[in-house]
Amino acid sequence: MKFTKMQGLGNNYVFFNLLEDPMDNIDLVELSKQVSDVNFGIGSDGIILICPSEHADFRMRIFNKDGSEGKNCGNGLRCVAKYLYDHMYATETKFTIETLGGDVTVEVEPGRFGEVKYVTVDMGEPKLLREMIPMAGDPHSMVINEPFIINGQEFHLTCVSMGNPHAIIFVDDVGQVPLETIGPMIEHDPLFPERVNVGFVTVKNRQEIDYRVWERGSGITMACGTGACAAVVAATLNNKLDKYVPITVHLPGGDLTVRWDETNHVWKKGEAAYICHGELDLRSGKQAS
Ligand SMILES: N[C@@H](CCC[C@H](N)C(=O)O)C(=O)O
Repeated sequence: MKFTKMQGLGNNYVFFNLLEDPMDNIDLVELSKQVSDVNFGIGSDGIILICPSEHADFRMRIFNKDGSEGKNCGNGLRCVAKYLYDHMYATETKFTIETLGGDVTVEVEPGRFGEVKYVTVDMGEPKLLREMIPMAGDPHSMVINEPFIINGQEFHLTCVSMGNPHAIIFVDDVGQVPLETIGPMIEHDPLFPERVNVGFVTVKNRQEIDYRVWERGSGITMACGTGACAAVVAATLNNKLDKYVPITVHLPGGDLTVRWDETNHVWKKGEAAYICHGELDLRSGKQAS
């Protein structure tokens, strides 16, 4: 099977092009687990499928490292947009991509030699009600700076769905957070029936934040695009950021610019890049699980 490995701010996925080969009869859950495994596979945060769509220009599906299917992937979308334009499947610089979390519009910026470096994505409207995240409790209420105790420790959660569910917590220094222990505890808390991505945010000033994430299904990653958008929405709701202006989000893998605009849409701009192209021997992943 031919593949392309790409990354957006170090959030790396193995991409399969299903526009010409539908890859029927493949167990995608097992494929994602095998491919993501660094010893028996390629090593990645998951896999992404580039597919035809019945109503949008293209469709994207994302599977996390543990084989679970995500509803959206902000960093993956920029990579998919770059791939589609560079490989001439997309002929315009602006086009639509269907995801399980809804349709999004992407706009690519081709550089001097025609290859795309930057991509802007209209990620749509954030969803704030518990029933939309989803979260236990009154389905029509929002969760903004709500106390939450886990393992004897108190946190304050602000919850936002950008297609994917995100719990955002403000701290003095994201660098000091023991993500590998606290992340999975919150991800699997019964408050979140579909689990949750867990993000920690330090506000640097009214237009700049630091953000680290524990991703549902993949663990610690260098960046999360939907998470960066959720972090900006959460910080704005808590009156920690200026409204409607571009916010710089510093992630371990690099920076993203995010803007929550007057029409309630969240925009995200950042880079996308190739790592390698190759052919996968499915038999090599047999021992991984
Ligand atoms: N890394 C992604 C999000 C991938 C899916 C997520 N782990 C989920 O299952 O909700 C991004 O850049 O948004």
